[in-house]
Amino acid sequence: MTRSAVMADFAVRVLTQDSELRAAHSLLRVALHSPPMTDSDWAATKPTYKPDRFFGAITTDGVTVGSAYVYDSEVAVPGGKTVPMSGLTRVGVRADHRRRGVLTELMRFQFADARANGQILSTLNATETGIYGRFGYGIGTRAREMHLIKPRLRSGVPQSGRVRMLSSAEALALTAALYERIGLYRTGMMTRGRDWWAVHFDRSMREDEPYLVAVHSGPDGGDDAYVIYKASSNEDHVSTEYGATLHVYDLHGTTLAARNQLWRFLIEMDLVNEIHAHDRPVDEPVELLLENPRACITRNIGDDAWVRLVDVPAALGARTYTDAEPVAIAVNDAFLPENSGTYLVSGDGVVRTSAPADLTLGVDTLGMLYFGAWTPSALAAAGRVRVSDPVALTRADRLFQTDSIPWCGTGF
Ligand SMILES: CC(=O)SCCNC(=O)CCNC(=O)[C@H](O)C(C)(C)COP(=O)(O)OP(=O)(O)OC[C@H]1O[C@@H](n2cnc3c(N)ncnc32)[C@H](O)[C@@H]1OP(=O)(O)O
Repeated sequence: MTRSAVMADFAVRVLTQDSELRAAHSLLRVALHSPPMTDSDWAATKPTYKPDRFFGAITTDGVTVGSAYVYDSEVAVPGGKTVPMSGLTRVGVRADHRRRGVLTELMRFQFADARANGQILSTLNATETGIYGRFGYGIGTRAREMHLIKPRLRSGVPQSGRVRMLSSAEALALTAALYERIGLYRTGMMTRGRDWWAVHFDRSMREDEPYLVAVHSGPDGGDDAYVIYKASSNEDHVSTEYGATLHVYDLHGTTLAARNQLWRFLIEMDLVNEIHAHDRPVDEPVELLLENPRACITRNIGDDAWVRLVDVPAALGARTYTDAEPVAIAVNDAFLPENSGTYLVSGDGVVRTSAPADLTLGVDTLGMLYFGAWTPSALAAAGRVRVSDPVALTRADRLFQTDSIPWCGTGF
């Protein structure tokens, strides 16, 4: 691929020099209103950048005005296949260079990079919901934030296996490998590279308040689930009872039964008033574990991964469809026009067609349909799908139906 895309007074390219990486990282921190970076911050951060994955917009005077980083990953699509995906993150444009097309060029560059790497999907977590639709992203998975307030475990919940807490050194050595071994057990989940773990786990493990990690091993003795959490003590004692809040950052397991054992571990912990979990599947049945199910409060169901089909025919062809009569779907993609066209989708797969379209939608809306988070009917009722044949809309609901609610569950 081209390693630079020249615009009026800046060019986007892969960052390679230490000084460039540092400048882009500093810019990002300021863009996100974090405190300025110190030398020790940079020393800790620099190794978390994988070579060639940090892109910058540099002016002709050599000033860094934009940044974007990508995680090379794989994502589970409906039907069970895993496909190459690019996870876009650390997007920032210097405040004095905004609304001049810097992000637009970073986007062009990262899509070209993804295509060159065979990454047929791109996903991201958005700081604001108004930014990414124009670049072809839609809300492709959703997540639930829940608070458990004084939860009590139901007596009939089965118990199996054993939970053990890891030391920090064990957690650093074992957790990433365990995530990999557990695998992508739900549509929308993604693999995590070394660079992801470096930023989102390893650094915190070396700081003053490291994560706590507990692992479940099944009846056969093999590790099959883990939870990463922290406890914050309640400083504001109104009562004489001590009670901490547990913050759950990551909880995965090969089976629901194994994951439930970790919920049991958390719920039964002494001196805990509340458990807050920030990014969980919307249908995770934690309430079923409780004698007082109303103690599990959904604080928010919000956007999890924003999804963009970078290569529409390849991405449509990678997932499966429920058996139904074909539907001709016209896709408009203004940003990557080679994707625009009409696709005949059926239980047998997807082909381009010259037949008239039954449904017409933007590629951002296709990103909302792709993992099954939303139905074509719901999107049509919201004005996101133009319907030429109402019967085809019902068929499309069936075609795109998935057997589980998608969830990414990896923040980045
Ligand atoms: C995946 C992640 O990393 S999320 C992190 C995103 N980063 C941030 O939120 C940090 C703070 N914000 C920023 O750094 C910048 O404002 C950015 C990155 C959001 C936008 O960068 P810019 O270079 O200003 O964007 P650019 O000039 O290419 O704008 C392209 C279009 O998007 C629109 N746009 C840009 N930002 C926003 C926004 N926050 N809300 C709504 N529309 C926006 C522009 O108006 C423009 O529209 P137009 O094509 O109709 O004229």
